[in-house]
Amino acid sequence: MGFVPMAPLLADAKKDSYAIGQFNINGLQWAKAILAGAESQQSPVIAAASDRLIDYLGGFQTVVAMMGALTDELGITVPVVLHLDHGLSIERCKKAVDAGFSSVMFDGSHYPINENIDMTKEVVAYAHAHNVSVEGEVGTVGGIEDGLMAEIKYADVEECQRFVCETNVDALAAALGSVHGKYKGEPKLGFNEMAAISASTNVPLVLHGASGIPDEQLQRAIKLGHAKININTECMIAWSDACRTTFAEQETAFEPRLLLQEGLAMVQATVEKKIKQFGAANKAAGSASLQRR
Ligand SMILES: O=C(O)C[C@@H](O)[C@H](O)C(=O)COP(=O)(O)O
Ligand SMILES: [Zn+2]
Repeated sequence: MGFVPMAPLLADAKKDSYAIGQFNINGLQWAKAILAGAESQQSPVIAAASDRLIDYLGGFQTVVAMMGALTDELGITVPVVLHLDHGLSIERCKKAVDAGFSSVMFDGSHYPINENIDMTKEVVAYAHAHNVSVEGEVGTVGGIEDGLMAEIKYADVEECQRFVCETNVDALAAALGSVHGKYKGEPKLGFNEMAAISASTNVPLVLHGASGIPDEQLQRAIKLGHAKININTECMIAWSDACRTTFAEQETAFEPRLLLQEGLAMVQATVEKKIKQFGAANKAAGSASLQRR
């Protein structure tokens, strides 16, 4: 079974005020847990490989082959988007498109806005020619990425409007106070800026760094146009907590399947919980007929 482009799914979600979860792939068994969780909730799902982990996961083609085979072997019926998360360069986004990803994020947020626009435009032209969706980012999400501390730089409303208009992206990650990884204090999202950006750009918004954000803030963000919400840290914490317990309780065990199964069950449980929280449960039916790549 093929993957579906992200854009039509996000348009449905924005129109009906729910959000589709993006869950990051951390290996084959992890991918199984994501797909099983989405299927059990009958929800569309965005399975994402973060560019910083592509080599660790075996390369672009391995990720495509693994995810394609899993969706077939597991009999997955819900729409699956295979998404490159935080694409590091134009060339790597093109490699992902050529390998068979159905959506890519070009993360140009660390460049001056004009360079971000020019580079994102090039990715959009290439991706759209292959029926692949594109997410872009303005402003920087805080937190640790591969050991580098990224400071929070709020997205500017006018820059976002220019960015969407000139790049023709399908989705916009406008950094408004969220942080990758664990929050040190109470998250404070910029809801006034969010409302202005949503109204002026009129594209589905993407919330990065969503792990640990209180439900009330997530629901406000969905109402203000967030149709894609990224979760990785909450799955990793649930997995690692369960694995630590297993390792402590099964001191003589040495088989990976036994030692990791509780952790993987917690990944699936977290995926299912977030899907319900985002309002995406049972939303697959209407979109299953979407054209697959
Ligand atoms: O870990 C990665 O490389 C991917 C994440 O940055 C993902 O895009 C994301 O935003 C997850 O946020 P978190 O779960 O709040 O850390
Ligand atoms: Zn992110």
